[in-house]
Amino acid sequence: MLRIAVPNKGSLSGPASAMLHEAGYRQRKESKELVVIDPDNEVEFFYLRPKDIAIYVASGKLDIGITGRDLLLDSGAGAEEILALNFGRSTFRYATRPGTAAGPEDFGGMTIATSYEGIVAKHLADQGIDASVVHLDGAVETAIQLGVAQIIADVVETGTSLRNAGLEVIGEPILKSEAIVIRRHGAGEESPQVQQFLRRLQGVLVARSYVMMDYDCRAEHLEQAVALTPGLESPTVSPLHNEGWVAVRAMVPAKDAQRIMDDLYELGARAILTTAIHACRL
Ligand SMILES: Nc1ncnc2c1ncn2[C@@H]1O[C@H](COP(=O)(O)OP(=O)(O)OP(=O)(O)O)[C@@H](O)[C@H]1O
Ligand SMILES: O=P(O)(O)OC[C@H]1O[C@H](OP(=O)(O)OP(=O)(O)O)[C@H](O)[C@@H]1O
Ligand SMILES: [Mg+2]
Repeated sequence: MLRIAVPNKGSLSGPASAMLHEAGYRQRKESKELVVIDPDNEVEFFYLRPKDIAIYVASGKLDIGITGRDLLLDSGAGAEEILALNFGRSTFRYATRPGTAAGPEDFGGMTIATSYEGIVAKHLADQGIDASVVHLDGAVETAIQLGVAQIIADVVETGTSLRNAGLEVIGEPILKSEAIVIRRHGAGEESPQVQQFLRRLQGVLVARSYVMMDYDCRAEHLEQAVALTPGLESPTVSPLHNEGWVAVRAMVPAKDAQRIMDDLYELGARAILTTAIHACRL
């Protein structure tokens, strides 16, 4: 049985379960369930605090886990990223009241409040900055108003929390994060079960970001049309009953689909359709 850690709360929890459900795995029906067995797929899911997942995976007690890249780095645990999942995106940044500091170079002697002590301590050490770090569990933005710190380092998604607290980001982003799949560091070649799990998630990623495009075009325009829709491997081209015409089928990035349809139409292609992909194995 493959043992997989899944976030039980917070920003990653819902999207992670939704992705696993889309990949055909059984997921918990209510948030109090801590373990779910999926006998058909021979997988056991453990719902754990996202911050703890890297520690469990590094210990080798669980095979793989879904967590945030920032949480993995902060933990310092012996685990490594094997697949990025394209949700839970955020940046990790310093912020302060206007006029306090222009960037990390001004932090000497100041106190920085954060829930991600591991990332901040390492970043300061790498830059040779002598500042103190105070650990807070959340609502870090308020630490400045209450005088516990002059600087904060926190997750920024929309920036609303910072704006509401009258703070502004300073310096370059410390890192960019998203949800990832992790495994124990140096675990060797992935088992066939892990490989199958990763293929399923990759299938969801592709199904979410591509559409299938079909169209008819004149044979003499085929090369130009195929340049617009190269597909992942190569498009399928079939003859039409109408001589001199072909039907083309290729996967295209969903975000580009409308522009590609316009360009194909300009080229003389007709009956241009897109359909959603529900599942896929590359
Ligand atoms: N708006 C956001 N707030 C916090 N974390 C976010 C946000 N968007 C994405 N994330 C990512 O979610 C992970 C943090 O999840 P975690 O559950 O620890 O905190 P949370 O979502 O703030 O939940 P809570 O504070 O309610 O426990 C990190 O990988 C972080 O980058
Ligand atoms: O840029 P934004 O879209 O505002 O998102 C980022 C904010 O969301 C999270 O806080 P959360 O609401 O989880 O509260 P917490 O600080 O108690 O964790 C995070 O710690 C930031 O404060
Ligand atoms: Mg939070």
